[in-house]
Amino acid sequence: MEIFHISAECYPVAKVGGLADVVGALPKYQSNWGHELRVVMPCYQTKFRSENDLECVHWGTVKLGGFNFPFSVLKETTDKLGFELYLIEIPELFDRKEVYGYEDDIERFMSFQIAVLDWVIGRATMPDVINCHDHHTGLIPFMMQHCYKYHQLSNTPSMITIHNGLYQGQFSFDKLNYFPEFDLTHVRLLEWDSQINSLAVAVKCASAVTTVSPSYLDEINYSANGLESLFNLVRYKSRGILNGIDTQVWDPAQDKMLEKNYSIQNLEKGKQQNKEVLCTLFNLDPTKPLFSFIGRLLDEKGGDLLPQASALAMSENYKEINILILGSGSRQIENQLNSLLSDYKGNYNTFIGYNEELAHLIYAGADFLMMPSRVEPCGLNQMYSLRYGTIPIVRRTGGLKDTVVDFGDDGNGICHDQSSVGDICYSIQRAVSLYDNKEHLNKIRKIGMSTDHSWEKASQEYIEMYNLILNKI
Ligand SMILES: Nc1ncnc2c1ncn2[C@@H]1O[C@H](COP(=O)(O)OP(=O)(O)O[C@H]2O[C@H](CO)[C@@H](O)[C@H](O)[C@H]2O)[C@@H](O)[C@H]1O
Repeated sequence: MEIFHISAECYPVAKVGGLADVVGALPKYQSNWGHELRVVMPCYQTKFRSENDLECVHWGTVKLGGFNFPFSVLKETTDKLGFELYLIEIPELFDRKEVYGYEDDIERFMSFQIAVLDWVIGRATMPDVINCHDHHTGLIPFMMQHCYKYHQLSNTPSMITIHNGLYQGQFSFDKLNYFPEFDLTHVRLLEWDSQINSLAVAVKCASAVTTVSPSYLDEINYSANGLESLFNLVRYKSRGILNGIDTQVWDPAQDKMLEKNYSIQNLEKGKQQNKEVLCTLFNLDPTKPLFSFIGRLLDEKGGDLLPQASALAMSENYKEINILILGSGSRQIENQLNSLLSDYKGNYNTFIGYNEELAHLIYAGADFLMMPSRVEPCGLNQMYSLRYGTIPIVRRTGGLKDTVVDFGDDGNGICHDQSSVGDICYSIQRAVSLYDNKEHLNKIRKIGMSTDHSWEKASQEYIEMYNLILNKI
């Protein structure tokens, strides 16, 4: 089967968050099953772009309303990522450092989607399946079916995978002329709440909808930033498939970003050595339990609760715990977190920004990883921390509910029900007691380390879904 994944991010090419991890790993595992995998994404101004050999396989011009943007399709020549990688280069719109956050993001991603389809229809054969990811690629299923110039793709099945339904890519009908010509009787497919809503369009038009965990699929039926009723309507073609992790990239025994590699056999010593390096770097006390957070500092991740929860936990356990926060996002949360630095010197620190290497070192060196998310479609951090013997402390929601079970129920982590300062602090208290009982602590660490979260099984579930929409089942 020839499968195309269309995405705004893919690790190691360009990463903002978990979307990149999934699109960098899932196709690799799918190609192990004998399928032909292509990943298509925009060509940003990244280190990957400048350090790799790319060959131009196609060029053309995207017509977007009254604008014309020349584009080329660049193929990575070695296929070293385990799949064919194609970068859509539209210099005027994507030759920039950041992936998102520009005023013309609508024009950028609309042009990207048009360029992808312009190129695909010029190839000798059509793909068997097109798997779109999140709202940046959500207009593709509509354009394949209804834009005259893509008629060769009108019978090709498409699937939308929702990594985060909070972001929907809405824009005004003033930009309707950006679409290549289509039969206007279908215009209602574009509309949700009086706007063009890219995610809603994909959900309506794709042959199948997947979410990145089964629990998240249940949740979006009653909480999906305005799309609840739509998700109810399409339940018949939806499935929740729990993300896996790339066990080659995330392997404490081989991870080059660690100070000391380790496995389940020498986990205590291995973790301690990484912890010591981390504590030296951040002026923390390696003899005390280390609690961390890695991620975007936003309300959806419970980031707004971290300053108060950290302050309370630090004062309740004066000099008995360490907290280290790695992340960026809301300026207000960043400032609040930094304002605690002087009060808890020696036991508390932050790194405001994005740092892949540091994230790996934290997964290895921390004792507990906090994820007080209000919304978590799947969450990868808890699976990385389990693999590195770090105990996740999670709020029971979405994929966190599907992957972490409280140690009180013979599970692999610590769970709480509310995204609240009280629940976080209570969990920290339980973790401190657990830390004092090394035998119990190591038992739980080992449960986490021996669980298989690889993409092996989930990549098959995606193939099953493709077969379903190809009517092969
Ligand atoms: N400051 C920083 N420095 C270094 N690394 C950082 C970092 N901030 C985040 N990361 C890394 O980014 C990734 C975050 O992945 P998540 O899945 O937890 O969340 P995200 O919300 O981005 O993804 C969305 O998509 C994924 C994939 O489907 C879902 O799991 C998730 O629930 C959904 O919200 C991890 O690899 C983490 O280590």
